[in-house]
Amino acid sequence: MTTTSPEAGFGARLKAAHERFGPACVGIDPHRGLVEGWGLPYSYEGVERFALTCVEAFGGRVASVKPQSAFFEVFGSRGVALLERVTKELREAGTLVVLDVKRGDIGTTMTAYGEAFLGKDAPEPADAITLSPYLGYESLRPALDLARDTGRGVFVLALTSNPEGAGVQHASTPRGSVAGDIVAAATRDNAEAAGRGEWGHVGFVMGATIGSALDDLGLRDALAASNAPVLAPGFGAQGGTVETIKEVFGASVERVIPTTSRDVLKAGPDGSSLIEAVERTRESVARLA
Ligand SMILES: O=c1ccn([C@@H]2O[C@H](COP(=O)(O)O)[C@@H](O)[C@H]2O)c(=O)[nH]1
Repeated sequence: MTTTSPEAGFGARLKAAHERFGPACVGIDPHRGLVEGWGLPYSYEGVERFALTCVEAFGGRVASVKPQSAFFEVFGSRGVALLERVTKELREAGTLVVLDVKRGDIGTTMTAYGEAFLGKDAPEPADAITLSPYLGYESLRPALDLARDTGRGVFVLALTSNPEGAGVQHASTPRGSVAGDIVAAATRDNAEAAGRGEWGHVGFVMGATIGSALDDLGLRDALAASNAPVLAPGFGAQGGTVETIKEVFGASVERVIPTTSRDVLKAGPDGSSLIEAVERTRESVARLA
């Protein structure tokens, strides 16, 4: 089962998935506390059981799933192979995979990161990955262009959900703010898709917890004009709610993808409890779409 034709760009595929399933994204974050909380050993075998139970519960039930790469990388090559299996099985179930890898480096290295996760010959490509623009937005260019050319997407860290992020992201630049410069650059990259009436392939990570940052930085209109999907972590365990998401994003809320990990994952290990938690999350955010 696929949500749209593989030829469609990421923005079009994401929008179609939202129309079908609603905006909720669920994370797969097998960290020690959760894995042990499920009564599993914190070992490769425990994490494998945890992750595959999530695939079974989430696949085909939400528009997108966000595996957190770090929790798989802990287990070395076996963990990476497991992440590839998770990616493959979710995509086969018709669920978009947003791989949270937060890569960012100089151009030559970005080419390799792009090929690793978004390229047509990538071992197990994701539908989108998270990128860090803090070596400069343009340093991401190889991955940005590869995503566009392969019909995949990226989510660039703009206003992250953690309190420490503001010190860097709110900082002033000659044009306004660091976050504002990122929004402006991504808007240029999304212009072609906007012309086709599609969401762009360059999205932002903006936390559900950022409060009045968009107003403080004068970015509300810029975000509305960006045509960018917005991945919003911080929903659930970090305190973000449906109400705060509405308030934070205002007119841009229709492009917001609230993503939650612990709030759903704590319902395991029972598969049906996990599915109920996914359905509750889907219903709670349905009003945003
Ligand atoms: O600004 C950011 C960017 C990414 N994350 C990631 O999202 C999940 C959040 O997990 P919860 O359990 O729902 O808090 C996790 O993988 C983070 O690395 C983020 O929280 N904030």
